[in-house]
Amino acid sequence: MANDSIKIPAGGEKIQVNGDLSLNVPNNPIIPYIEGDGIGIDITPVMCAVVDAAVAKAYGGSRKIHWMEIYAGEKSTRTYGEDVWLPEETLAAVKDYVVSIKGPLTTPVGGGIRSLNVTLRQELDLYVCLRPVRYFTGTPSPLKEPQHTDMVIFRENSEDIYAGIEWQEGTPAAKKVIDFLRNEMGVTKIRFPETSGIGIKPVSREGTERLVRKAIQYVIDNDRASLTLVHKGNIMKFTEGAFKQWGYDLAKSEFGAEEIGGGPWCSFKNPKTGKEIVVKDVIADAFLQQILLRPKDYDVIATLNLNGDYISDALAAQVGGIGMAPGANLSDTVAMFEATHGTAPKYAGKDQVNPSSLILSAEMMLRHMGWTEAADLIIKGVEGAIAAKTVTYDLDRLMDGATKLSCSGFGDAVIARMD
Ligand SMILES: NC(=O)C1=CN([C@@H]2O[C@H](COP(=O)(O)OP(=O)(O)OC[C@H]3O[C@@H](n4cnc5c(N)ncnc54)[C@H](OP(=O)(O)O)[C@@H]3O)[C@@H](O)[C@H]2O)C=CC1
Ligand SMILES: O=C(O)CCC(=O)C(=O)O
Ligand SMILES: [Mg+2]
Repeated sequence: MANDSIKIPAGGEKIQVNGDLSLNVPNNPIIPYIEGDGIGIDITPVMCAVVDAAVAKAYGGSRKIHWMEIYAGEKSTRTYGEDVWLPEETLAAVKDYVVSIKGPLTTPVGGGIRSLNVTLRQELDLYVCLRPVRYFTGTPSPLKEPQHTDMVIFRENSEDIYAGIEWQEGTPAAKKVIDFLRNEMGVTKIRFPETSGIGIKPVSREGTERLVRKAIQYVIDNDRASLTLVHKGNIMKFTEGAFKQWGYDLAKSEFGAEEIGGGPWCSFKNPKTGKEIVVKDVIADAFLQQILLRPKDYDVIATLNLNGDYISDALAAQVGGIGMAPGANLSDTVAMFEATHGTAPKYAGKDQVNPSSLILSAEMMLRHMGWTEAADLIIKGVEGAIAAKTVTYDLDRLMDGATKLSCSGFGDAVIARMD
């Protein structure tokens, strides 16, 4: 099939990136979207309807998004041909149109294709995975005081064991790597060399610095109190341990941070407010218990790719679950918004799941575009629907006296509560 399945909507214009990396957003931007596999078919149309309603209400017709469908995953194979999971023109559109949003995409476990989500992030060098975690009043939570969970995760999105550099057990390639490690590198610790698969964990100074730089800038711009570097550097010294050290070094060299006491924690004054910003670190396993027991101590988090994956679902659970967890993948120019959760295949097509994570990802997108009035209306709508106890199954099953809505019904409730 021809490589031209994308239909450019008439009447829309591209968002452009200015020389200083700010955005030039027309009143009629074209926004590419990937519907997504599994529950993508349920949540994506609801997200578009909520965004359209918020934009119409905020700007009375003077601004309007022109949605442009682009393809990846199973829908791409149906559109472009059997083996085409991520067409070139999809990658080109995400890059050219600067701001986009996607539903979840399926990745088989074990064999099969590599993650399309990870491929998109790597191909476009979307090196920040930004996942804010906040509490909406009335949401059921396993915590006594869920309102104290208010963190923003900066997850490194391009390297780590997540880069997918690995060799399957029993293959000549795995044998070659194991032989190299044993014979040329003097490695004696591979317990079962004949039957091991091998994975490689690259973590670079550059990759760490650009992530931590963005995280600290976020702390400054958003008047937050601290940045915590989360790592397992006691065990993986030259990858996760280096991440911690490079993070502290950057805070000192670029933001003027100075050690508190004998270090390693350090602090500096926010140049915009004069308030003190603390840069600290915590080992990842301890962090996972601290966020449950002392969530108030943590604010903005910078961490490696795999830790960030685990932490974002764990933190989401504290504020209602991954049905409520939004996110963005960012480079210095391109932004692709997506929910934290996956395709939840058992619910696909049932109009049942919570669309909030994708709706709140769109809210982040509108704020990124500078359309704050529309973004505020989405927050108002979600807050209103939850406060009225009109929720989807995931929240309903943990709440007393709630009204259970379908996925699309919840979208309607959010729109109704924008008034
Ligand atoms: N960025 C992406 O596109 C991502 C893709 N994936 C992919 O998704 C597929 C499925 O992964 P899986 O591990 O099952 O994880 P999922 O996140 O898809 O689902 C796990 C569980 O989370 C709950 N859940 C997820 N989304 C929602 C929602 N919108 N509303 C309410 N509850 C929700 C459901 O819980 P319950 O059963 O309790 O109702 C669901 O069974 C895999 O192929 C995986 O690789 C995974 C993560 C991210
Ligand atoms: O790509 C995938 O299938 C999973 C990705 C994921 O879990 C995430 O990015 O949070
Ligand atoms: Mg995940």
